[in-house]
Amino acid sequence: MSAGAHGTPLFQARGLVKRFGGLIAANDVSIDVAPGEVHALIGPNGAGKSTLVNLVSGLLPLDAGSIVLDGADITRATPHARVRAGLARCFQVTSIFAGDTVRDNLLLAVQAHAGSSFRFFADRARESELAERAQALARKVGLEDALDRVAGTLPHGAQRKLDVALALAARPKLLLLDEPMAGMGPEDSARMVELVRQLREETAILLIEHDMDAVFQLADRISVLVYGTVLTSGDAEHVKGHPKVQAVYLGTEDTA
Ligand SMILES: Nc1ncnc2c1ncn2[C@@H]1O[C@H](COP(=O)(O)OP(=O)(O)OP(=O)(O)O)[C@@H](O)[C@H]1O
Repeated sequence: MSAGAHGTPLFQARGLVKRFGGLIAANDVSIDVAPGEVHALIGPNGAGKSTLVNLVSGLLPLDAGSIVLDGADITRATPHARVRAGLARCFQVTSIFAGDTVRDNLLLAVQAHAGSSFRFFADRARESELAERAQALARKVGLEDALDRVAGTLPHGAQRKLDVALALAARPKLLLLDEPMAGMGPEDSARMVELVRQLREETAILLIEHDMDAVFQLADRISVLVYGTVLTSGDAEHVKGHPKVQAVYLGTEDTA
């Protein structure tokens, strides 16, 4: 599959540059995601993946470059404005209120994103609609049996799923998944792979992930970042077979 096989990009980052003093953490990085595509970003430690995630989600200001989502220029938009424009990010469970139940976490999230669409509903109708949305999100990520559990007492894998559900509450066009498998055992990882596979039906995904098996299973396209530069982009076969990738990255990983 060629890079252009997915048609017009939904998300387009062009020529992103970020310097920290004399260090260039993002050096003219261009990356796009087509509708329905899972585009994975991999690279060795210090390659600039976190920097890129922070540039895309608006937590770090750019030195140069542009970012367009679904035709809207969000280059200078605040993180909140980016979420409103359709870009949601998973924050590695830091967005979870650990002392609240799964249900209350989800209710808060759907409420926050309900916006003006509920203006004309009576209070009770609004409440039941929100409760239904919260329940639907729990179902989507496989947490329907945990709705009344206190979020902080859930196992790690379930907390990651809740984190994904909280991001989905924003009904994103592009979901930024920052190491969703981090700290997971093989069973939880396999479940997360399944979940991400289902999610692609409703949102495009930019996936940053260290777990190579997961990346190779999920990604339509993989971009390899090295020293703040995209070394190459292509499907799993292309990336696995690229001599420079093997030298700088895959050679140190178990890719069997
Ligand atoms: N706030 C900062 N100030 C100065 N240097 C930084 C800052 N953030 C990142 N860097 C540097 O920028 C480079 C890219 O770091 P970044 O964390 O983006 O890489 P990464 O690919 O996410 O690494 P890892 O896989 O280890 O998380 C590194 O050399 C890092 O030391």
